[in-house]
Amino acid sequence: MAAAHRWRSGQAGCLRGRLILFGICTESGNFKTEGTELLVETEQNRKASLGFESICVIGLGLIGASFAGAIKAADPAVNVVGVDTHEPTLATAVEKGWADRALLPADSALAAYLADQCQLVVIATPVAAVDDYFRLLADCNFSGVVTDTISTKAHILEAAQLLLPASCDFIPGHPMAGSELSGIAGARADLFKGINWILCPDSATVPENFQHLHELITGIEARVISLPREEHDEAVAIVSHVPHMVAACLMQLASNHSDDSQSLMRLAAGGFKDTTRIAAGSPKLWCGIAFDNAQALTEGLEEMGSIIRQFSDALEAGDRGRFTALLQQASDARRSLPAAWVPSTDKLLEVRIPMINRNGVVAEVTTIASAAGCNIQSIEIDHISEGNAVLSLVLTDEGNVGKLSIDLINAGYSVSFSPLMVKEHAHVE
Ligand SMILES: NC(=O)C1=CN([C@@H]2O[C@H](COP(=O)(O)OP(=O)(O)OC[C@H]3O[C@@H](n4cnc5c(N)ncnc54)[C@H](O)[C@@H]3O)[C@@H](O)[C@H]2O)C=CC1
Ligand SMILES: O=C(O)C(=O)Cc1ccc(O)cc1
Repeated sequence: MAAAHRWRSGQAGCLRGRLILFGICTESGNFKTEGTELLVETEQNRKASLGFESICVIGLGLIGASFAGAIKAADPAVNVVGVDTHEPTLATAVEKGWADRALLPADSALAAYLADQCQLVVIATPVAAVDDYFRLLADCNFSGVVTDTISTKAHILEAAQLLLPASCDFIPGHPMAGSELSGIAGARADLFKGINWILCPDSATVPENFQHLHELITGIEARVISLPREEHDEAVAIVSHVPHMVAACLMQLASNHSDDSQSLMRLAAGGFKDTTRIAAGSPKLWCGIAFDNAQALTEGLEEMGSIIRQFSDALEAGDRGRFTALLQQASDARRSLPAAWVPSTDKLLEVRIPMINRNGVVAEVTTIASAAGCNIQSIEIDHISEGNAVLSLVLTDEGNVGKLSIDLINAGYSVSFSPLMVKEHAHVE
């Protein structure tokens, strides 16, 4: 019954997710499952198919242009306005069909658009540009959702606190994907397919806004991981920022030993290339990232230095056992990295959680789910009566559902789990 209600209510992001999982969308826009034909409420779904109808992407470089392109590829009807300081970039974005309109930051049309039409602002510039846009959003009394793609959260969180008006809902974001390329020339509309996209909701996040942003990100086929915003920078220092600096060190080392004819570099095999690809990234961008995450990065680099010393100490001591153990630890850890998961279409689980008299349920629950390794395919909020709603999550067959259940109960939630059957989706009144 609940499922049937949701089809009618036109929660199209969820619908879209399920179209991919369960059925075939025919050319006429109808959805077929097991002989039953579901009439898709085209206009209603089109309006909200990616959670937002009108999106402003600020910074049309590698990440911003790829995001704009991904949105247009997923739903060309979503209105995308791009903003950049580089005029040829603006022209390219429009030429490629990744932005309907492209504006310079000082264009008065931008302020008008933000004030009247825009529902979501995505900041995809280097961190140094953030303050100006937060001031502009404040000047326009922007009252929509603001997110970002910036690799560090220290500065942007401080700036949001100081500069953003209370009418905005700021939900920090960070796609854990990219490349060593820079600018719109390196952008690809499929860059985010299958990748993890961090979102950092908190107790002030409006549940429906998070739901819409989740729809947008899953709509471009990325997977959302919720992470407390105060944990973000330390976590990414270990898996992204220290590795970048280590790749830069490897290239420094090789360059120090290479002559003009590059004869040493020609000996480099695949392993060297794999471990150093990211070192080709923009020094300016990475310097900004490093200085915005200086403390965690310094600690990570010091730890890295002591790990390197463990190898050289074992060598110096002639301790083969210790040396092998260090390599074994690394090899085991690398082999147990999670492989790309192909979710099973017949093993979905619905989790229903009452949201009565408690702020921050969406942030808390999605963070608990992400920490248990569970992947939330879709989110819905069923409003039962005023002030009384149920949060309903559809999980794919990943992660530790036992841990999820225990952690939710320990956090004081009353939770019900039920397997979601394909047949349920064919039931529409
Ligand atoms: N490069 C990567 O692999 C990843 C980068 N990020 C983050 O995403 C953000 C963007 O990075 P990229 O796209 O790689 O950089 P990029 O250098 O490719 O693009 C940045 C774009 O922002 C524009 N820009 C600079 N200042 C501006 C301003 N004041 N107003 C409007 N536009 C401005 C530039 O002209 C350029 O088009 C950064 O904060 C970065 O930390 C996040 C994930 C991956
Ligand atoms: O190119 C790669 O493999 C990356 O790891 C890209 C990347 C760069 C910066 C980020 O904040 C996140 C991801």
